Amino acid sequence: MKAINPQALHAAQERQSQLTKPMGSLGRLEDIAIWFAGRSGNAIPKRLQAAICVFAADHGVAAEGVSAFPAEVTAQMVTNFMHGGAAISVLARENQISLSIVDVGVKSDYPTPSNSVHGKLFRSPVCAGTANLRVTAAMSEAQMHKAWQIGVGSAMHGAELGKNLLIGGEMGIANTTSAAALICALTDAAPEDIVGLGTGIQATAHAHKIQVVKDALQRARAAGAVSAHDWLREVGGLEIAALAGFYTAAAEAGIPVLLDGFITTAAALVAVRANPAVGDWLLASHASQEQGHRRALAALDLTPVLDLGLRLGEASGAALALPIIQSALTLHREMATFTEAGVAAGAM
Ligand SMILES: O=C(O)c1ccc[n+]([C@@H]2O[C@H](COP(=O)([O-])O)[C@@H](O)[C@H]2O)c1
Ligand SMILES: Cc1cc2nc[nH]c2cc1C
Repeated sequence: MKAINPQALHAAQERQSQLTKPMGSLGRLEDIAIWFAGRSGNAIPKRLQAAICVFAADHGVAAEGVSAFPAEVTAQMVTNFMHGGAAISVLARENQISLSIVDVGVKSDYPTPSNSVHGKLFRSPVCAGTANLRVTAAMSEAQMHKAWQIGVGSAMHGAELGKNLLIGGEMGIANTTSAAALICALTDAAPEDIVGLGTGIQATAHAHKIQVVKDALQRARAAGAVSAHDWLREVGGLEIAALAGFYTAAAEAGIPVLLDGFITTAAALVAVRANPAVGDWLLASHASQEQGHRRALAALDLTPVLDLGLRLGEASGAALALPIIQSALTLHREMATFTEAGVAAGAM
């Protein structure tokens, strides 16, 4: 794992104290610039060239009625991504971020799109969605490994293209059930505090979703789940395994990662529990409306940049935070120092 560069970090801190503003007046933006300096090994980090990979997959637990939408929507949204009509399609265009959609296990059939200008589709399903995690392991060890490696490959592809920020997103009906189960298992939180409304379920379905998560945790514990990998196999998802591999490979390549919402944070938790050094490479874009997201972020010691009441996924929150993060770096790079501008520095 690449280490943080303390010299670059300190030099960036020093530069922040010399720029023409009262120290601390740019708040979190100052911390973000210093954070990137430490990771890039450069006191004045370059402009960010970001890539988004949205991993899509289905979940057997959808059969339990834990989502407000039918499982077919996962495949339908993949088509929507390729036609440029999804929120992330719009935000990727707006902010000029490259967009890849990776099918790691979409169950329903969908047409292979003609050459899309909105994104690239990588069709590599491991299987037709996971099994119902309430009654059996979501994945086999081999399926989990395959999905993880697809994520690794996506991050390595980003590295080859010279990307210096990697953003993972997801699409998968019922994946907030899987993510909630993982967060409970890896933080010892109670399902009542973590299970949320996902796409917008009603109170009765919410009570049932809590019970589904409780049953899954009990089943997996009885099956001997201990490690982060065990939990991922038992109650995770194919897109969550791909995201965990994506984050781990990004960290290993020394490329910072910008998290999205609830599900991507659950995947990051798996990656960090499996290899704590991954945590140094993660930034949180936003606090999702999904109950339990703030707790999951706190377990990773992350503070979100935005708090807009989002609960969409698809990497939309990360795409929205990117211009602010980019501005933090541009300010750090382009502002004049007190000496350069002939402005009197205040007492420190
Ligand atoms: O990222 C989030 O914070 C988030 C919160 C709630 C829902 N989602 C999205 O909604 C889908 C999962 O919701 P559900 O109700 O089907 O479990 C999945 O496609 C996610 O991208 C995403
Ligand atoms: C329409 C729709 C779009 C989504 N994008 C991410 N998750 C989603 C879930 C639904 C239901």
